[in-house]
Amino acid sequence: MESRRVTKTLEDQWMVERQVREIYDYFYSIPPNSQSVILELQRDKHFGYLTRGLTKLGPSFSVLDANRPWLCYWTLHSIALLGESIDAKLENDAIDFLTRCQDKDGGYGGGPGQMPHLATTYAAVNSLITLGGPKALSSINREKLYTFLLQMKDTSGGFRMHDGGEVDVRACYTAISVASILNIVDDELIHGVGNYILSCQTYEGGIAGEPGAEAHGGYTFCGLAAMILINEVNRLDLPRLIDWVVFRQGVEGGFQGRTNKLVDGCYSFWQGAVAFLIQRLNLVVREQLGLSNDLGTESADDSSDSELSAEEEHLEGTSSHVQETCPHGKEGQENASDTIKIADTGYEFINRPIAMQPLFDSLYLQQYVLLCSQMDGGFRDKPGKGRDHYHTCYCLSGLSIAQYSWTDEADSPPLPRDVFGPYSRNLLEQVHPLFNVELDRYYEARKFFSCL
Ligand SMILES: CC(C)=CCC/C(C)=C/CC/C(C)=C/COP(=O)(O)OP(=O)(O)O
Ligand SMILES: [Zn+2]
Repeated sequence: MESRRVTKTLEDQWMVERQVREIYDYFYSIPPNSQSVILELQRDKHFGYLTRGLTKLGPSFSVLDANRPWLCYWTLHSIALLGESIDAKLENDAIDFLTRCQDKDGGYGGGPGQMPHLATTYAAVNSLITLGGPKALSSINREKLYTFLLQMKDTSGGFRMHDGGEVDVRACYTAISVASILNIVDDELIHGVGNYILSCQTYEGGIAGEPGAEAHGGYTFCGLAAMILINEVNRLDLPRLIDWVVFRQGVEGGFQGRTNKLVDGCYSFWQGAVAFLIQRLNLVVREQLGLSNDLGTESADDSSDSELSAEEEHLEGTSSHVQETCPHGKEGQENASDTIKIADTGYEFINRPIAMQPLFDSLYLQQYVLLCSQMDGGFRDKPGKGRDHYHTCYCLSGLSIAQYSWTDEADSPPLPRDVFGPYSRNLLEQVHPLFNVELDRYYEARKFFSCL
């Protein structure tokens, strides 16, 4: 049985390598100005494909399936990354539709009247944050959502995807992600989550969906991001995780999701974001490797002795941050307790200095996404496959991660040399790597929810 899987994987691998090589051979054989044209992000075509996808939800958003908040998220997030926006009518339809997916007892289902589910709750919350503005943000019933999250908590410390559903790392991430971004995270929600995720880190170093299963990029992103959000990332074996993730970038430039499997454009985000997050964990990694965290003469010389870096403060649990002005004039709650401090880990994290170079070849990943995944409107897994909104969302998210992987500070644009293809045409908006929402939309939501 197992040998059949390996044989099939090898045949498939050779086929993908051949198809990708043909694309690259052609690309390298043409003059530079024609190369530049081929590398262009087809913004208008992507925007058209995405808005058609969103409109397909119908005038009253009535298509029947259990994935509609996901379709909203994939399309709206992709549109935000392109720096585009949708018209007011479509925006209102989307807010109304998502409101109808919200369960009266909290959480969001796959469609109106469907049982609430953590995955669609994450998709709906991220969609509403991406839409932004008071109408979208205030439509989320945070009190009821908190109750729903508590109901999904399992005795193992993990979360269930839905009432009676499976407990896995996805559920832990989606629950913690929405609780954190909505500023409703507390000790009761967090309790035992770290133990559960830790039990899913495998001998390879990546993280599996559940204990005893195989390490996979999707779950590794979920596990790592959740551990950072609950401030327990130092419990993971990070050197082993690095060993695992650095070998997931294939000869084609794209990432594979797991050992001996094929590259796929969507892992540009799942694995690319894992590498991006680890770049900001330099001090924890050094500590685990038994290396000194005395960062050397250059940093000691230009900062005062008593001053801790943002990452050191985080490690020491002394982190505080500048409170942004609250638009409603109320005090933020950040300084109230340690728990509230955890609620802002997502903000503190992106403002950390990065002292580690990217753990993957960021230009080569962009090459894979642009030449092998990009289609005439939308993105695909690999050559030979069709486009879809899921791959469009995660190819664009991964492209953004790769473009910004050399920038030292959140909010600063990448250098032209770090963006593959024509700079002004290809440069995307930045994502918040822990939530995968566009960074400015994240800031807006943070300000809005810190005042409630
Ligand atoms: C936030 C959220 C809900 C995250 C989900 C994360 C995610 C993408 C998990 C992957 C699930 C999985 C085991 C796919 C394997 O599919 P496969 O066997 O078809 O693909 P492969 O050959 O590439 O492993
Ligand atoms: Zn995929």
